[in-house]
Amino acid sequence: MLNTQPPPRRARPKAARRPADPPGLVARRIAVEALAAVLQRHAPLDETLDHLLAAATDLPERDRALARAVATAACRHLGTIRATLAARLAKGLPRNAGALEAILVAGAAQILLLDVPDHAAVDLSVQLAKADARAFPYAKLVNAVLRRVADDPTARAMPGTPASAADTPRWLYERWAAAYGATAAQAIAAAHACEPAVDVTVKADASAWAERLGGLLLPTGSIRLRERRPIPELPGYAEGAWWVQDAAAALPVRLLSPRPGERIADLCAAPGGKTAQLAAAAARVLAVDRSPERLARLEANMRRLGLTVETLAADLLALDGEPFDAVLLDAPCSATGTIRRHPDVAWTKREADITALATLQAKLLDKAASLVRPGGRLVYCTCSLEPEEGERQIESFLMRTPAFERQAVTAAEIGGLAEAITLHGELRTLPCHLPHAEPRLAGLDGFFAARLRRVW
Ligand SMILES: C[S@@+](CC[C@H](N)C(=O)[O-])C[C@H]1O[C@@H](n2cnc3c(N)ncnc32)[C@H](O)[C@@H]1O
Repeated sequence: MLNTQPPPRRARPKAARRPADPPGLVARRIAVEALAAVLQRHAPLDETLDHLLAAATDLPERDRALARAVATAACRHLGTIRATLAARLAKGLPRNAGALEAILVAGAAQILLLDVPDHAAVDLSVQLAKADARAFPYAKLVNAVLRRVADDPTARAMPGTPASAADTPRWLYERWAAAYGATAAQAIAAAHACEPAVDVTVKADASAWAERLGGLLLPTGSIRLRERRPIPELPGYAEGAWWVQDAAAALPVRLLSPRPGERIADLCAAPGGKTAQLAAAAARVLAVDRSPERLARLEANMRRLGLTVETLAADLLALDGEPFDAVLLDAPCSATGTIRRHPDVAWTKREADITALATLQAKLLDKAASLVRPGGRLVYCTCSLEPEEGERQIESFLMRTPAFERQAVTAAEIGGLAEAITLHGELRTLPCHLPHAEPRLAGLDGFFAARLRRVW
């Protein structure tokens, strides 16, 4: 156990006077800044990293990858890393210590989870503490705590204990246990322990592309890539034959079953994974999104894929006009179903966010329903594991909107994944579904989708 009393304040941080940063420091600094944003401001990790890395124009690709790897591993195993550090901090973490927690967590993540030399992880963490005015008094503490982590074989036993709930905030874990049972909650937490392989959706010829990409053709029709190569280098990317999309995220459009020539509105469309599926099925698509920046990404994606859609930057709540044959509402949500791919979500979301999002989703759903023609279809979906954003949303919608009825999903439509169909015939995928002997190749994002029909 180490004492966390700050030593007396001394001179200004030394790092500011260095003529040049030592190798690897900038990558660690970016990882720590991104992690501090997650821990202190609940900022999304990927966006923060994108922003920081865009500013570091001359940073080599290897260091960019390292910054991402450190911050992501730290978020994925934050609960366990915090416990490991707490066991070595006699008085807990000092308050008002700037980026100290992020520095310690990033340092421990490097030692415990990544293939970097311990001395580099420790020394560079100490330098980052010295460069942070508030963490500066604790530089010696950083050195001592991280050395203890590095030298202690029991701390090193941490990785490889995937079935742990320790890396899930308690409130989330309890919610999943209440919704899906204790065994499923444990399996969901275990599925989050491993970074999953990338899935792609193809325009056509899934089995030929699976072979060309050396991927696994999933029963749902998506391809799971075995290789870890930069996406733009893979065959078919430049020619627009496929796009990256989690296998579960590809299911809502399969449920909508778009037909050639149908007028379909994709109401929360960007960055366009589902829009591309609709357009590839030759539907006439209106892609709506409130965010012009995200819609610009959607347009760029459609250009690469050679797909044509109409786009509209607008708040869906203000939308009006001729009703559509079919409507897809992929509503903004807490995204707790995507923790495998975005482990920061577990730490940036609060229970109050779920309540606020559920209120917004109900309004969006009412509006989406008003845009469906009689006899038309509506698919509502979210990438959340929280029933308020899924099952309960549809339950209350149907009670207040008798013009709609559920159209049950069948296992045959989703590659025989019968365990992903609820008693009401809705889709509910869990991260522990679709098991595979190799953990990287197992699992799905947690998605909810309901298919509704407007009866009159
Ligand atoms: C879950 S994401 C959509 C992902 C997208 N469907 C896909 O498959 O790539 C939700 C989107 O809803 C948009 N959004 C949120 N509120 C909205 C509103 N009131 N009107 C229109 N778009 C909205 C967000 O900008 C965000 O792009």
